[in-house]
Amino acid sequence: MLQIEGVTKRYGDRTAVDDVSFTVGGGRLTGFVGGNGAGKTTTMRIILGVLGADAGEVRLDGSPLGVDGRRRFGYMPEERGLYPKMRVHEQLVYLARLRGMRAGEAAERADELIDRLELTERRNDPIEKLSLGNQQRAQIAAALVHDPEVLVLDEPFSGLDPMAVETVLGVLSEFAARGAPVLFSSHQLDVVERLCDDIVVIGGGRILAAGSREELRERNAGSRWELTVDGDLGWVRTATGVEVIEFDGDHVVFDADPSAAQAVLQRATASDAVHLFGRRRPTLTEIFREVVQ
Ligand SMILES: Nc1ncnc2c1ncn2[C@@H]1O[C@H](COP(=O)(O)OP(=O)(O)OP(=O)(O)O)[C@@H](O)[C@H]1O
Repeated sequence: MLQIEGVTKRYGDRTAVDDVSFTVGGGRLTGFVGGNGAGKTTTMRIILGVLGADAGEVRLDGSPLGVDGRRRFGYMPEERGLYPKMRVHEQLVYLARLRGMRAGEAAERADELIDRLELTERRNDPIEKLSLGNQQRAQIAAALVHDPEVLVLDEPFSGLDPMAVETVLGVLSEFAARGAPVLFSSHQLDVVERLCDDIVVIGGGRILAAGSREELRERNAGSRWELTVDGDLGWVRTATGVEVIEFDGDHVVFDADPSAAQAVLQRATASDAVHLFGRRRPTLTEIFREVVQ
C-alpha cells in the first residue's frame, strides 16, 4: 500500500499542493483526477522522489520511501523520456537492465510487453519514427518492463485512440491484479469511471473527495430518483415536493426527499406497472462538477 500523508509543496508564496493525504491500495487501480493546475503532477513527482515536499511523507507498506524503495517503482512522467533514436525493443531492454534485470529476462519481458501492447510490427523501429499513440504505448511498456512493485503514471491515456485505451486498460488491470498499487492521473473521466477501483479528486492543491468508485457515487447520491412505468408520467411534474430534472413520457428523473419520492412511487404503482424505481446515483462527471466548483 502506498500512503501519501500530509504532503505540501509551495512555490514561492503559491501553495501547489496543500496537506494532501490519500492511499493507493495494493491490487487497486486508483485514478487521480483534477482540472488543469490542480496539483496532480506535483503530487506524483513528490511520490516518485523527483521533487522534494515542504512537509509530509510518502510511505510504502508503512515504511518511509527512500531511493531503494523507489527502485521498485515503475513510472511514466509527464515529460516522456524515451531516447528518440533507440529502437523499441532495444530501449526496453536497456531500461530493464538499468533496473538490474538479467539480459535474457529483460529481452523476454520486453517482447512480452511489445506483443501485449500491440507494438510487434514496430519492435525494431526507432522511437522517433512511431506515431504519438505508439510512442505512448512504448512509454507504458517502459514503465512496466522491470516488473515493478508499484506503478505511477501521469496521464497514460492521453493521445490514445479508443482501441489503444482498451489495450492499455487490459495491461494495467492485469498488472494490478497481481497485487500492486497502481496510481494514474487522467482528465478522461469516462475512462476513470469505467476502470478505476478507487478515485482521488484534487482541486486547488487539496483533496476534494477520495474513496472507492461505488462509495463516491453512493455518498453523492443525494436525493435524485428515477422512475419508469408502463404509462404516462406527466403528473409527476406537479407532484408535491418534487422537482423534475428529466422527463420522457414514461420515464422521469426527479429530485425529492424520501417521503415525497415514496408518494410518487405509490401513485405510480396505483395506476401503472412500474418497471424501474430507485435512487439515481451520479456519474463521476456529475460528482466531479459538484466537488470541483
Ligand atoms: N515549477 C513550478 N514553479 C511554480 N509553480 C508551479 C511549478 N510547477 C507547478 N506549479 C504550479 O502548481 C500548481 C499545480 O500544478 P500541477 O502541474 O501539479 O497541476 P496538474 O494537476 O498536474 O495540472 P495539469 O493537468 O494541467 O498538468 C499550478 O498552479 C502550477 O502553476
